Amino acid sequence: LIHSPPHHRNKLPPGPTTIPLITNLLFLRKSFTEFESALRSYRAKYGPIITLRLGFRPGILISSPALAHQALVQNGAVFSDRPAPPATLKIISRNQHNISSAGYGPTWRLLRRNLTSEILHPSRVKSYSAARRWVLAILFERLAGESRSAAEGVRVVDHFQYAMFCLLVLMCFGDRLDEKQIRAVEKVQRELLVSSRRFQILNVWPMLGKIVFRNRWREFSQLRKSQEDVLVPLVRSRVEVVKQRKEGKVEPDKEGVVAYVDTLVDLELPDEKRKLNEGEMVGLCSEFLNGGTDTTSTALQWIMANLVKYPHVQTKLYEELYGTMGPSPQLGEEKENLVIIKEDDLQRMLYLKSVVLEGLRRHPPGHLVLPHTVTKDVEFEGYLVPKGAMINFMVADIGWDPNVWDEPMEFKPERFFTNTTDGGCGALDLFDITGSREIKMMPFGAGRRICPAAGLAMLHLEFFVANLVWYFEWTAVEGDTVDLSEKQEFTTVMKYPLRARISPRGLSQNQ
Ligand code: HEM
Repeated sequence: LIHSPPHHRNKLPPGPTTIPLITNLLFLRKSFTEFESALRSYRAKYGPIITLRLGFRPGILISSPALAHQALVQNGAVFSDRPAPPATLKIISRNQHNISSAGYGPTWRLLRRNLTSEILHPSRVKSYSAARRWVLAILFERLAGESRSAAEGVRVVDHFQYAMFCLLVLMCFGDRLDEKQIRAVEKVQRELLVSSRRFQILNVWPMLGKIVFRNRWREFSQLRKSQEDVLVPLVRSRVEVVKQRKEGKVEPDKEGVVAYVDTLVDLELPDEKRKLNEGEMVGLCSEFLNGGTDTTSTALQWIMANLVKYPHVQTKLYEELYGTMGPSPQLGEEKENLVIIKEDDLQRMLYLKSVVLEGLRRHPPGHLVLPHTVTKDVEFEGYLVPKGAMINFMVADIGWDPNVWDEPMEFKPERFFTNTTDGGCGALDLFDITGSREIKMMPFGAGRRICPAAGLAMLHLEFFVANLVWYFEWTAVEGDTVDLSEKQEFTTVMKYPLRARISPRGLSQNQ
């Protein structure tokens, strides 16, 4: 690794004095926004790599794009491990048998490779296009319905969340599910997500907490049981489909898509030489659903909020959509026949891409990545980074670095174009969202633990933004300026959720 001046050797990076456990409890009482502003003040005082002692393991925080690249990409093999999970995560992940919490080793590699090659491969992603159309039609129906009755504009966030959830449920359990079944899955998954902050206290001192917080532990166990009650039957029905497929008993027209569960049935864990059990499959499905729902719907809400706040950006985007696709169609009734902007069309829309990238840079759904650790004690930037330390990266601040970006807090999609002289849509700078050559922003992380679904998430964002703007004009409610303040939930969301007027464009053109 990077060599250091000798006087720093074996010293942790600098940072504030803290009292383990006490500081931990104090931080638990603070909001994430307060916590984040404390981190910024430490960075101003101690530099781009700091130590924060919370609990018994040192926490190391990196906040410069160059150091993030050095750690995650140049030294990726060392920095890609995960720390031992806290008590509740150990249970949720079924003892680290999911992708995000598995240590850097054969089980992680198998599960991650299965997801990327079996579900996220472009040809497979294409096979979910009917599901995307169906979900878009549901979203349109809900938005149009509410916009007729809501005088104060449509509160979009719940509709976005539901749409993303539907899409991932269909990819996970197959496209033969109806809305009632999807609702049931959503209810139990959301309960788990929403209460995750309440359960954090169970991780501070697990042994003692088992007694002191026994009611909360009971609540946690009940929630996990309800999750299995809802998901296990869905898993079982897919196991049956796989069996029948192998026996050649599924008729071609009943075949449907290959679902995530199907790909898990025959996997064999390399270390344990056994197949996944039902609980582990439920854990993997839960990771798939929760990993992709709030992240994508949060990003979509931020992007649409900026399009409402800055109508000139929306107009320019609409011009691109109009130029590529023609006039907006009238909103029809039938879900199956809805005319939509499809995946292939999106490839030609460069301004759209820059709007989505700018949304992710300015408002990354996660302001930190999942905790990393190193596979062994290493020396980094002259400091000791010990095995087991909790390492994280200040994602939002990295994307707002004034040394990398001009006016970083402004929403300017044009910044991604090389020929900005005419302010037009020239060649999109070959922007590398994976940061493999250089990190300029990292909404999906970087290196070996980068979000495996970054490509799918970009497709979903481009698909929904394009169709939402092609079909509807989005405007602010009179007297409302669209407040872009942040609030921490599972992701960093809008403190004042977007309310917008949504008027079908096709209607006015055809009248
Ligand atoms: C805009 C949408 C999304 C954003 C911003 C996002 C962001 C992230 C980030 C920051 C990480 C952590 C990287 C690290 O630890 O260094 C991550 C990991 C992960 N994401 Fe996403 N994600 C998105 C969508 C999705 C979707 C749609 C799925 C699944 C279908 C997904 C599945 C995962 C998984 C399984 C991991 C763990 C990877 C590993 O540990 O190897 N994400 N994502």
